[in-house]
Amino acid sequence: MADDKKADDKKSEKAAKPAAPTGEVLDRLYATVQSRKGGDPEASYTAKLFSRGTAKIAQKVGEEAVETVLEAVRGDKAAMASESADLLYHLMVLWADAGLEPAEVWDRLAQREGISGIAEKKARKS
Ligand SMILES: N=c1c2ncn([C@@H]3O[C@H](COP(=O)(O)OP(=O)(O)OP(=O)(O)O)[C@@H](O)[C@H]3O)c2ncn1[C@@H]1O[C@H](COP(=O)(O)O)[C@@H](O)[C@H]1O
Repeated sequence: MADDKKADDKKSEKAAKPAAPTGEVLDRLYATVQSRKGGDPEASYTAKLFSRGTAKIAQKVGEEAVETVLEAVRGDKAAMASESADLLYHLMVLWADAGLEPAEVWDRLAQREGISGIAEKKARKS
């Protein structure tokens, strides 16, 4: 029974995948990450990360960020894409661990659309 459910979950994760991935992949990834909470650390890397706690998850985000910027400086675009994916995945785990929904971050980004970063910084100073 439990195995049937797992197989169904895997099928629906795959079925939702569009031909050409877009940013929506992040929402699906977050849902998958959430579903691993309280899961078996032997069967799921995400469940293992949750079981290791906030400090370990935060450390992984830091490591993946450093690996991403190192590839950027080296100029290896393919490696940078892989490291960026690792970074976004671990960031999603950090958000889920903190109870932060991606929609809150998408909202912040949407609010900033059309506002120059330079103008915003000047407004902060005055
Ligand atoms: N996107 C990812 C993803 N990106 C990277 N990783 C894993 O992140 C790990 C990073 O490896 P590292 O060597 O840096 O880390 P480590 O050796 O495990 O950790 P430490 O040595 O630092 O303790 C690898 O095991 C990668 O497989 C990911 N694991 C899972 N996902 C997604 O999460 C879903 C659920 O995965 P599970 O939770 O494993 O079922 C998957 O279907 C994917 O969509």
